[in-house]
Amino acid sequence: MSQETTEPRSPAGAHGSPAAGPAGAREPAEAQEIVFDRVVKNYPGAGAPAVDELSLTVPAGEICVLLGPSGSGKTTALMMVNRLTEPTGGDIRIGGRSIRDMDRIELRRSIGYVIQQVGLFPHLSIADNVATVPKVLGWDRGRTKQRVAELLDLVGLPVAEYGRRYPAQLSGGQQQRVGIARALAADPPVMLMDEPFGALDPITRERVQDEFLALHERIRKTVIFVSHDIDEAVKMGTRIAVLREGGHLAQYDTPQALLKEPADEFVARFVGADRGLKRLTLIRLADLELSAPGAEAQEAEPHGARTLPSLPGDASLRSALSLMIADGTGALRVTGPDGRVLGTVTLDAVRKAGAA
Ligand SMILES: Nc1ncnc2c1ncn2[C@@H]1O[C@H](COP(=O)(O)OP(=O)(O)OP(=O)(O)O)[C@@H](O)[C@H]1O
Repeated sequence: MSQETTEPRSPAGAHGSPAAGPAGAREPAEAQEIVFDRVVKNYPGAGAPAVDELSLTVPAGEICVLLGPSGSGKTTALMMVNRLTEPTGGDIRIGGRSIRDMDRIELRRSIGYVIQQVGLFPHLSIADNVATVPKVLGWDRGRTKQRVAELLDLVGLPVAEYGRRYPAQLSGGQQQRVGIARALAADPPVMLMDEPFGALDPITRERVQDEFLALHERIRKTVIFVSHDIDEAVKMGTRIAVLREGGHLAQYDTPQALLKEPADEFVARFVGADRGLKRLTLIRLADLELSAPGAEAQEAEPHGARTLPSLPGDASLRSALSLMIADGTGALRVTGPDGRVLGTVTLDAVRKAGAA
């Protein structure tokens, strides 16, 4: 491996994040489009490029997941956006401006950066960790305090309860949420996340993923998210860029399109033989046309001896299929938020929706 020194993968806090205007948190920064334009990275001494002619556009406010096997150039592609490593060819533009024309410090202040090894400062309280960037930016105490409280609230760790604790006094998932709060401190329009939830146990991971998606609904940053896990990519991404060895883009599509029509054998193998099932996770029961309560149940349960199982409308078709198999029924009832039965769904309807 070559000896090029890339800067350490320090979290956003160490470099700072952005330039919220004088109004600070009250006027969230607009998300910005990110364009990779035939981007190349050759590490000195390496036989082949780590990233080769990568071109893709991440629309403002979307979450693009870079997905691929180990060594396919995901982290390299990500670190070129905030110039932790410099591209050898091509260009990256954020909001229409080439990153080459931006001062590196200014650039990093406009980008939140979250990594797997959260990188909280162990000797600083949670509040002080989140305040790192505002302090670097010279915000006054009142504004910093208000922003820290706002952000810790946003990630579900109220400052009154958690602000004075130290990182070691938080669970892994809570620490990761602090890492996200810190990356958001100065309201950057762009977030880079490198396997941010990779170190969490599966249950915590799922919860933090859900929390981040809910947060993203509110803050609408443009996010580039590195993962090697197809399930995570399908869940988190509005678009997925599948990279193969050598940093070649194999496919760039929505999760639905990727699962329905993998571009080639490599992508098909990578997304897995159960891609049909994975697609079912993307469709909610409420998205289907439901039969009137009772009508299909009759057909599915000729003896009418049992009540059909039920699921809420926001459950996925995969959960529905799983429940029908476990329960041995050919249909289930779909309930609304108030628990009222909205209608029924049959196995056949699930099958048809999955094949559509
Ligand atoms: N600083 C470096 N110097 C030389 N080669 C490097 C350097 N960093 C990465 N590489 C090489 O570039 C290629 C892409 O590495 P990169 O870390 O971007 O891949 P990745 O897809 O993120 O992998 P992983 O999923 O294992 O983190 C690999 O072959 C790697 O060995």
